[in-house]
Amino acid sequence: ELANGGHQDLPALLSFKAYNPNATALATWTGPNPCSGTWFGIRCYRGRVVGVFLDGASLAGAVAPLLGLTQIRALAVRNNSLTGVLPALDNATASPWLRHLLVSRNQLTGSLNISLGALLTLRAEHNGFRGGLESLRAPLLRSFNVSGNRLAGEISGDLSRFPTSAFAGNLALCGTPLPRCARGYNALGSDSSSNATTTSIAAQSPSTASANVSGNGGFSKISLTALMATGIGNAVLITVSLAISVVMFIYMRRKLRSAKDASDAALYFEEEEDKRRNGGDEKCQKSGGLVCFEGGEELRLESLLKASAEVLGKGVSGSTYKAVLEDGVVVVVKRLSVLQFPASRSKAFDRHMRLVGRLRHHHVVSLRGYCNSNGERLLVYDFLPNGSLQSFLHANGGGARSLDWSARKSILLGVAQGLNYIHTFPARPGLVHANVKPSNILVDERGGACVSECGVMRYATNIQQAILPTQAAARCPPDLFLGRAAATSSAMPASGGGWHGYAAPELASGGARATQESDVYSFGMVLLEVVTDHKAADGEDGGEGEETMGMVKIGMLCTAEAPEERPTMAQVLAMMSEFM
Ligand SMILES: Nc1ncnc2c1ncn2[C@@H]1O[C@H](COP(=O)(O)OP(=O)(O)OP(=O)(O)O)[C@@H](O)[C@H]1O
Repeated sequence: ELANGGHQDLPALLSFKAYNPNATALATWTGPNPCSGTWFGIRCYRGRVVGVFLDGASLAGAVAPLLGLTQIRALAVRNNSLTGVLPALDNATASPWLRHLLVSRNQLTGSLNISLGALLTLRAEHNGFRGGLESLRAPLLRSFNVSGNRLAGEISGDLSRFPTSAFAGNLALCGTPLPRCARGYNALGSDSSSNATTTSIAAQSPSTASANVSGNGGFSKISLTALMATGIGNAVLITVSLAISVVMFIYMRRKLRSAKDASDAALYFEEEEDKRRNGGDEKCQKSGGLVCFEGGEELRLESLLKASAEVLGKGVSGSTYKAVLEDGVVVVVKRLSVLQFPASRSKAFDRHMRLVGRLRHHHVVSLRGYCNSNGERLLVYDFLPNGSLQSFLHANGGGARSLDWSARKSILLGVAQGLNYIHTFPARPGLVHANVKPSNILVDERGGACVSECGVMRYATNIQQAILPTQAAARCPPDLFLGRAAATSSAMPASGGGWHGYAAPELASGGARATQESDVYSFGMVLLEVVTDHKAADGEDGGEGEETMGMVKIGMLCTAEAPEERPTMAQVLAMMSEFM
């Protein structure tokens, strides 16, 4: 697929990279071939770039170059700082195969001038898009959201089938499913037959009718009139009630259908990606029982089993090895414990892992593949050579590696971004990490944090085993915890150390499953530990005092006893950004 000595998609990708010369996420975008398998976030099919997945990668600049990729089918650049306009997209100017366009939570402006017959997903919420929706034509749209922009004007035609939430928070949008536009409302108000009906009900209501006729004194007439009036009134009332019920029924059905459409479309997007990554990729099918995900296409079960391995540790969920494959690639293989992950929940586990395998974020360790056969469950992750937060905080022999305040802040911010990405990933029900603790927070070569082992413990049979060892620690209120920070640090086991101390109190009573709220609690405990450990180890200078206090406050909120009182990770990020 090389034309004139260069890959056809290279210029577009390099123009995008030019906006972000120092972006960590694009550091792998080097060399002549974007389809070599080493370019982060790039998905190819038959030698051409068909997908770009760069959610939450701290990227700036314009999105236009990526939309110039002539074969692109899916572009996901949510949660970045992209600016400029979205170019006009139609079958002549953009890839006619573009089916999924996800640009939410950037700073894009201009109008939504899109006319694409194949588009199934358009997620453009929380940007600065202006103008109306009249130049948006995508008849096959199944997942759609433009909320939180500066759009105005009437929602019409096909778009009206999407729920209110798809349009909320705009400057001045109106029309179904939002309230009617002013012009339409007035017209209906003046001539409307429903208004006429209302008037006629009032005129013909039994009480009015009977009051009118009672002065005539004729009993039979009164009762006949009253009866007639009652009859007419009832008939009108019944008709109106029926009409209201029908309208309500149609409205509710449409609402439910739109909601279902939207979530189905999100799942469709995921399934399609999955197919492309697994079924669609011939190499992956030859992986010998290993289900592989983006970036793991070259993995083979056979070569994993032959690899030279080194034990990294053994936790409640299983044993972890560093494996060096024949071609020199280093991966981490987690062999799940049979006791914690019995074969009986195999299908649910499969479904879950396929979802987790789609997570691609700068602050989340990528799952490259997994195997689930004959009771053996292996998970293959990227290897991060810089160790875990656990090793920084509680290294063997007490020789904790030093982390200055800015490194600690950056780690906490990274973990918060990673968790927020996991919690907001389009899945039904929402994803939960379920085992947030320092040994599952790895540090990359640039000192950034990467959250590992997302969702694995959600499928463990006995999370109590992970929690119980020092349950008292989990129940410590944050202030007590603060006071004990230094002692706790040295008392913590050097490797792993289970989830005790980080698990939310509601999980201790048994029966409860980890939730996004319990993830927030665990994050809060990690945060308090990182902050107080710094104070205990290095003290602080004046400039840090305010930030430290800000962080401690966030930690307190996250570790609220009642799950419903804890903030969401998005709120945590917003609070952090106030002083960082
Ligand atoms: N992708 C990775 N790259 C580098 N080191 C890793 C990676 N994944 C895990 N580790 C390290 O390997 C060690 C063992 O990990 P493991 O997950 O088995 O232990 P744990 O987190 O204590 O236990 P568990 O998750 O089962 O409760 C930990 O120190 C962890 O930080």
